[in-house]
Amino acid sequence: MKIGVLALQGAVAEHIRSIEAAGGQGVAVKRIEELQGLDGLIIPGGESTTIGKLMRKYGFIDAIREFSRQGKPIFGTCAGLIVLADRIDGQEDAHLQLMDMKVARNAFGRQRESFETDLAIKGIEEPVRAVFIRAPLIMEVSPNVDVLSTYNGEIVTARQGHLLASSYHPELTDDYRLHAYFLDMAKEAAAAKEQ
Ligand SMILES: NC(=O)CC[C@H](N)C(=O)O
Repeated sequence: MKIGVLALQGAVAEHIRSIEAAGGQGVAVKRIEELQGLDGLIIPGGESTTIGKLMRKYGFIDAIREFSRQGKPIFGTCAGLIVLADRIDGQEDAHLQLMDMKVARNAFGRQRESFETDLAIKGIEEPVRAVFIRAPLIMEVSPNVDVLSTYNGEIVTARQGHLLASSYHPELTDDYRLHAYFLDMAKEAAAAKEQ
């Protein structure tokens, strides 16, 4: 499976490393033409306002919406989760608006700006190591969104069909199982296309 990592800003190399460790091929995506031939796309963490601006500037909003319409999996981590959301708390404009959920930015408070924890995730056997950095959380989801994990009662991992989102950075640890989970989503989507 060939997985692109949107390389406008943020943690790109780490995602490529994790995808390769999980048995896929990872490539950096800087131009919309590079979405061609991908089996899935990761939108990394960073700063969502900056990523959103650059996406608009380089035509990625329409291009990624089209990618999603084709049923190709997309995984947003941290700022990438914010970029996928339909609504952002306290902000007029959201970005891709692909996932039916409302998110809050920088939701874990100043004193807990960053922390690590082991998270139980639906569909993955043992808890997964997760790094939270000025992380967002998911405040509300529509019934078509599946909650895969919570932290202190707050939703931090969610899936809506071919779309996956995490509040935290799975790429900053040596635990590749969430990337392996995403690769499985890409394999399923590719197999469904062939039928
Ligand atoms: N680590 C991250 O991706 C932080 C996200 C950032 N706080 C934002 O709102 O965009």
